[in-house]
Amino acid sequence: MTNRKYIVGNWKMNGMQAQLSDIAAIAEIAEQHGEIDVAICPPVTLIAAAATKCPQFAIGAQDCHQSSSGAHTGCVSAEMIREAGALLSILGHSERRADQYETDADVKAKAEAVKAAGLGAIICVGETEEERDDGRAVEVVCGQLEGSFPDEADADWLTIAYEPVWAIGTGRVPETSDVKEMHEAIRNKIGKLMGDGAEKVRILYGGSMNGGNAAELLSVPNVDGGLVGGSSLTADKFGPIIDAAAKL
Ligand SMILES: O=C[C@H](O)COP(=O)(O)O
Repeated sequence: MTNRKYIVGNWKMNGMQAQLSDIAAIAEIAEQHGEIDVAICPPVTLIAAAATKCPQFAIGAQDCHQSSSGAHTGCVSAEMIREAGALLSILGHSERRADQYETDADVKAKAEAVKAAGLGAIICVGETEEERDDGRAVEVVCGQLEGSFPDEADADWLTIAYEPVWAIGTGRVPETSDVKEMHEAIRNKIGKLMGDGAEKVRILYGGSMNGGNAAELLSVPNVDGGLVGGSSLTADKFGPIIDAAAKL
């Protein structure tokens, strides 16, 4: 079975009001490709404006808190991002796991909060270069997946993103055979964690995906889409990735 491709742009800490026109241009390209799903996750400051400007297009958040309200200075809840217009949230990105000391348990709690709010979740997992060099990549990624995996998972709202930390923003991409091995391992692990329906959970690849390598990466078995950083910031760069996915 082949899942519908899903291409998600993670703008990280990039984007001011002036860049709303880029989101509108990306939304226009996405609209021409109804056979795939496309979303952009801008900084939280742009969610409401982007959702208002592009009401037919999926806007997401890059994180949210596991509690619905309370004394958590600087945080936003799943309900808050939903009210702002988000339809999904990225969770457990390696930059947050590293910078904010997010644990697997935190990511799992956030995923369950996101589900309760009626949003989609993209849970990120990935090994460091040292872990890969030690031959522990699959073990580490499957361990993260197990620890972060929500109870009552369902493909309707849950997506997994495999992002080797050493490939993020570096221009380095794993060998196709390594991507294949890891996505197959993730698929099998999801099967053990949730049983029926595991084959429908989409598994995205992330890390230096661009218009030149997208077709090859997206053709790997069990790669159901991409989580794209730098190359999602403009329609010029993101458009070719959307086009490549739509052709598969
Ligand atoms: O969430 C996106 C990833 O971290 C990939 O970023 P990148 O495409 O800039 O390597």
